[in-house]
Amino acid sequence: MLVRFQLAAKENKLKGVHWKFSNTEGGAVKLWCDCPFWPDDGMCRLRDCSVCECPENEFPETFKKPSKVLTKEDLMCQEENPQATVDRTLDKKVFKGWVEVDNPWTNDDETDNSEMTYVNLQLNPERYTGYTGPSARRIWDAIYSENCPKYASGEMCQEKKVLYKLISGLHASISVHIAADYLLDEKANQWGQNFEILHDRVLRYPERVRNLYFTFLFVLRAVTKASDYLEQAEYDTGNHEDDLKTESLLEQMLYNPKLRAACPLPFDEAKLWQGQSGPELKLQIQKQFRNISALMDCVGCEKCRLWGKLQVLGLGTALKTLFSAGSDNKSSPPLQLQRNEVIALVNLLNRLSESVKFVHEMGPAGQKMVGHVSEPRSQEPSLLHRILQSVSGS
Ligand SMILES: Cc1cc2nc3c(=O)[nH]c(=O)nc-3n(C[C@H](O)[C@H](O)[C@H](O)COP(=O)(O)OP(=O)(O)OC[C@H]3O[C@@H](n4cnc5c(N)ncnc54)[C@H](O)[C@@H]3O)c2cc1C
Repeated sequence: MLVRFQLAAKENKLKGVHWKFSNTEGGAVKLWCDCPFWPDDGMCRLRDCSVCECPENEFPETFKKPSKVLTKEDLMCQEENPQATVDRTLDKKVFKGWVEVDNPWTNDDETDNSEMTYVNLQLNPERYTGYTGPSARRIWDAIYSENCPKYASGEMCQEKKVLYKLISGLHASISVHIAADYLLDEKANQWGQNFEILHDRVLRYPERVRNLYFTFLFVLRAVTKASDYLEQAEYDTGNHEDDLKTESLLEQMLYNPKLRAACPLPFDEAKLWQGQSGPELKLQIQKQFRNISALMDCVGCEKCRLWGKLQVLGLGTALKTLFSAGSDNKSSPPLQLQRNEVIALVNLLNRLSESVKFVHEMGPAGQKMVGHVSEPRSQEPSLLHRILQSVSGS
């Protein structure tokens, strides 16, 4: 599948980038917009930091001319006054074509299709790029200090904790991918695993490991909640074989009996926003997440921005799926996703599951290699253990 993002900074004359995944992906991402908070401080140290675009002839025709995209106006009626809308559905058809509706949780205007280009994600793996120092630190500092401060130990409000845990979990996942695919010897261009980084940035903080698991389960819940939609969505790139494979893989993932049995409800979203201040709190957290999404335009390394924007859009899609659409509350609109959002969601789940797998498999070995005693097993959520075991069949 393909996703499209705006990636390019003005200097690079690259205004938009579509990302191309093997097939469950197809949409758009703005990857290189101007940072709204401070002047661009591009800090790519390595060549690996830059993104290679797909040539024009690799864009699927169906993506160039979406045939039946629903516009904002088409959905306005349902969103503004759902009671007045005649339900014309005759069956359980929940996918009604790709939509072009802005996601309230993210900063980009997803309906702006201008100057986009495609990127093949498989040619641009998420890994060590050399992006480090004050530039990278400034982004994380701005995210944590201004938009999702760590909750106080006595904080009872689950909603406030959720945002911090999601971001910390994503941050841990990014660190895991850096450690899993690290440039060990620049001269020899030798890549491999760096257990010291895995330990120093993630494993020695059990809370970060827990947050990684939390974020994985949260996104897994969004994907399972959107099962009907994802199953019915059109995965059409013009490559019939790829499209069929995508449909089959998605189905296997969505209806995996072992996964369903091990984890029937990975996260219970119904427990949130219940108090009197629920709606107000939701708007506040939505605003904070939009700010985080805007901060992705300030990431000074192209490849990190590509993956940062993709994964933040994936999280925004999970938040929208769980909290803004198709919920039991009849006033919320039915779930409608953009192609990009589906791509981002599925790829985020892939990134998180790879991180969890790496931590699960390499954690104890890595701890030993850097001379530390392993964290006791009890630190890891047993639920996750069961999921991993059931999925891997062990
Ligand atoms: C959006 C984004 C994407 C990036 N993608 C890549 C990439 O693909 N490849 C690459 O090589 N680099 C990437 N980077 C840079 C990378 O994340 C680090 O910033 C960089 O490697 C420097 O690491 P550090 O050890 O200084 O700590 P950082 O990871 O920069 O962390 C900064 C501070 O945040 C706190 N912190 C760290 N982890 C967590 C956590 N899980 N939960 C809560 N708090 C935490 C700690 O106080 C830490 O000192 C990315 C940065 C950003 C902002």
